[in-house]
Amino acid sequence: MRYDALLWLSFGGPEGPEDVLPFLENVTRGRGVPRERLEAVAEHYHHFGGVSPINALNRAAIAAVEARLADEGLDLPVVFGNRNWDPYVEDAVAGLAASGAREVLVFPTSAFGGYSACRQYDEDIARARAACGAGAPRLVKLRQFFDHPLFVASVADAVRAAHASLGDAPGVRTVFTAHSVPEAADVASGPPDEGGRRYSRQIGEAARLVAAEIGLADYDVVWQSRSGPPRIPWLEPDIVDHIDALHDKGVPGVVVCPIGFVSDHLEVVWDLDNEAAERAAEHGMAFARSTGPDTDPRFAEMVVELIREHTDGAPARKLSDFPAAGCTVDGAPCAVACCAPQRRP
Ligand SMILES: CC1=C(CCC(=O)O)c2cc3nc(cc4[nH]c(cc5[nH]c(cc1n2)c(C)c5CCC(=O)O)c(CCC(=O)O)c4C)C(CCC(=O)O)=C3C
Ligand SMILES: [Fe+2]
Repeated sequence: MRYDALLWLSFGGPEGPEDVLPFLENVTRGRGVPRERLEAVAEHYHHFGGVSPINALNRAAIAAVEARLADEGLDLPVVFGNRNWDPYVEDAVAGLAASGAREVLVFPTSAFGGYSACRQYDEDIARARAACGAGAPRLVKLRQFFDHPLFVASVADAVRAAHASLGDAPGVRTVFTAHSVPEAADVASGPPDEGGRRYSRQIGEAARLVAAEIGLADYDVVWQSRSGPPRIPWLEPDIVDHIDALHDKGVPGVVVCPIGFVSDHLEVVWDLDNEAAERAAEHGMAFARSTGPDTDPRFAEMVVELIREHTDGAPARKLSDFPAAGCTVDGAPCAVACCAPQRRP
């Protein structure tokens, strides 16, 4: 099949202090996030001058993919579009239509299934096509890549490097983290006949694959950045509470790997490098955080491999038994009621 472009579909982030509140309003519209939480999160952004690292990281990752595409002689322009901030996905799709693109591949910057990690990007695709109207290109989303060998290898090397930065000290625990989601959203993730919890099970599987690659006997999987009201259960334990628990057990230090994200965006640099690191320091524990895979050349290599599954019928390289999901056309869900959105309070 011949494709006209790649749409790089991401979350988006503010680029200055005046962007912070409108950005947060975009993210949380209709989602029942308490006002106090929004104000607290706004402060996190203001610590960094109101600029999230996420857009610059995406631009750098796009440049790496463009270079790789050129090296391999693949003529596929890359266009950047976000859910929550400029450049918006609606504008990106309108621009593609205006330039005559008919068939477009979409790379979502999330490796996992689940509503927030997969299906919400489908909704973005459908919304952008609807806004574009009759001339909208066909949008084919690339599959989930949490078990791709290049993703696993690059995360594993980043975890090794973090341990090395602590002198490979004995007893330092490896702790994988991902964005917490409401319990109900996790239960509803995956197709109904799979038994639920596809999101947390895929996070667990990715952590297992990375640990196996490094030869780690012990590790934990925990959660971060929860935002709902306290009465609604979310995936636990939280990374900061977990550091307390490890300290109580006499663990001398932690390497934290944010396996649920591809880049070192604000929830990584604030919630981990600040809050989690501070808690570890209070306990006198060593702390290091592994860097995200998107700055590793193997990430661009992986994206091009995912593209080649479509352009050349290349085999899908994957290390887990999960079906290769996430690849759908024009924002369709992977299956009927897959990762169904939950009603919000
Ligand atoms: C699973 C998941 C991913 C991973 C998949 C993926 O990467 O897409 C992710 C990524 C991200 N989440 C991000 C930021 C935010 N997420 C929020 C809120 C929420 N996230 C949720 C889940 C996830 N989020 C959920 C269930 C909520 C509750 C409200 C809702 O159901 O929608 C809020 C609201 C305020 C608050 O934190 O309460 C913010 C600001 C940023 C950008 C950071 C930057 O600016 O650098 C990124 C990459
Ligand atoms: Fe989020």
